[in-house]
Amino acid sequence: MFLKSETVKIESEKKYEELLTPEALEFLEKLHHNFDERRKKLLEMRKQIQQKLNDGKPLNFLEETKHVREGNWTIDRIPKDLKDRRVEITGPVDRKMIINALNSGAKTFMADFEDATSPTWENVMDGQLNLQDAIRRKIDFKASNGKKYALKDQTAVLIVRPRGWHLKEKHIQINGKSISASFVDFGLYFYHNAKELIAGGSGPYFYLPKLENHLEARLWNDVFIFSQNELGIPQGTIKATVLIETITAAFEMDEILYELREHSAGLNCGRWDYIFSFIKKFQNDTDVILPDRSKVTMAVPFMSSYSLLAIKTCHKRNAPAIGGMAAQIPVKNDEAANKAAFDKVRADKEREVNNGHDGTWVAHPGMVQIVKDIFDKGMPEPNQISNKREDVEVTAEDLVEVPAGNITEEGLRTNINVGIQYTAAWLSGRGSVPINNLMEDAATAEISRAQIWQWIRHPKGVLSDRRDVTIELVEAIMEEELKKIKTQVGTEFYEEGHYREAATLFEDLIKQDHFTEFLTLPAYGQLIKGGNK
Ligand SMILES: CC(=O)SCCNC(=O)CCNC(=O)[C@H](O)C(C)(C)COP(=O)(O)OP(=O)(O)OC[C@H]1O[C@@H](n2cnc3c(N)ncnc32)[C@H](O)[C@@H]1OP(=O)(O)O
Ligand SMILES: O=CC(=O)O
Ligand SMILES: [Mg+2]
Repeated sequence: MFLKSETVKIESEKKYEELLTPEALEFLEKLHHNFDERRKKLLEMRKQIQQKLNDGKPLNFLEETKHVREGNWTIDRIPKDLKDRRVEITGPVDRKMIINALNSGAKTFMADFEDATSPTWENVMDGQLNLQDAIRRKIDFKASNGKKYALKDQTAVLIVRPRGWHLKEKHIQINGKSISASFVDFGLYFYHNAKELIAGGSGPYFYLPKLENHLEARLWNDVFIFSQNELGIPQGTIKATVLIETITAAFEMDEILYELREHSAGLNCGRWDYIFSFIKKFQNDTDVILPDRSKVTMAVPFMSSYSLLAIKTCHKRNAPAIGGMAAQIPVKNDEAANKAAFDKVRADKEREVNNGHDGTWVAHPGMVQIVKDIFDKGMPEPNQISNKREDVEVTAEDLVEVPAGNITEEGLRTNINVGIQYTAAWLSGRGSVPINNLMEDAATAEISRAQIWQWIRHPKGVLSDRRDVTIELVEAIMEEELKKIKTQVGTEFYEEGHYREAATLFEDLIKQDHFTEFLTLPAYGQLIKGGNK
């Protein structure tokens, strides 16, 4: 680590000097000085809200913001290149994948520093350089097999998802303290690219992850106002889509849109983190338990209610309501499994378009065309914001309705297996991976972890064959699954692939009575400690 200025220290290499210029670092420092105290207070507030929920206080729509929900306002005009978002592809900020995603035929590409990226210093910094090159159309790539990659003439509109408010970036320290990862990802991208994006007819567009309430949206909005002033860019140029992916945020959708109304590009149903949040927030509630992860689909009442409410709320405010991620990806060398995966995606996306979503997410380029066809058929206009869905009535009770369904040994086993495999990949620097023909990322892995934690402690944590889910049972299955994984991946890869560390971390998280807020918090410590820069 070397000193960059009196207060800012960075750990860096020469190749990042063009990125971490004194001016860019000064901008990050300003974000830190102006907004970090508020960020920390909001994180503290999350803890207080969790405590209230643990004490049995029910969630409800806020009394103090009733005027916002009942007010007659809309968000500002959506820019031309964000009016039609029928298919959005997402992916990590890996160089080859950025090119593939931009070329995929999707309308937009969300380049992800959050759920799909393991935040090694190299992933984060190279990700920024890759995005800079992509915006300037200078990006190319040659794979080890000789295949060459370059941008097509027509590419997807770029949207960037910075890491959430809870994460820190330990490689940049201000006055000896790690800077917020959100400031780094947003700040470097905005500082280096905003003007270039505007000159190219687009703009600095963002997805905002894991917000828990409207005050967190207000903080982002203030960061945007400040940043636009700093660069001399017109206010309202930044556009941000907020992921509704926490149960608390579902009660504040109007308020979140309102806070960001000059900068809003709508909401998105981040279904996987939403399920995780549902388990986490109601961790102490003996009435709340979810069945096997595979049974918590968008068709179960609480998920369906949340997606319908997002559509109704957005459309009332002239905002797009984007659907969520179907985790299926194409299956190689198994025609029947491949067909089943496509059928699932088709059903999910047909439901979304018929309900009124204005677009949706896909995890893989192979899914772009089928989803585009579905939206082309169900949504002939660029969006369906004019479909106000005033018929939709969703109550607080609907949002927290506990779904029926069994917990099975297979479900428990899958959670253990996937949780360990994903954590091992994350500790090896890969934030999204295919496991059992599904896309797995930080959000899906969190569901696996949270379910096991809940099932062990919950009075209804009983398998369909009447066995209690206990720590002992989990340990026994974990041992079996680890053996299976070792056979699958081979001894050499197993030893190098961080599987042991992953299993230990996963087991610790499940055994601790205190529910660790995010798996990625302790995992980040290990990622950095493991020399994984
Ligand atoms: C809950 C949420 O937050 S969802 C949003 C966050 N999660 C994500 O964004 C996950 C995105 N998806 C992915 O990362 C990938 O699809 C994975 C890791 C699941 C699977 O990737 P792979 O194992 O490479 O799949 P596969 O071998 O079928 O890929 C075929 C090609 O498509 C490319 N590809 C696959 N997914 C993507 C993607 N999302 N973006 C761009 N390219 C992709 C691969 O790089 C590969 O390219 P190549 O043929 O030129 O080498
Ligand atoms: O970020 C998306 C999600 O589903 O989580
Ligand atoms: Mg998410």
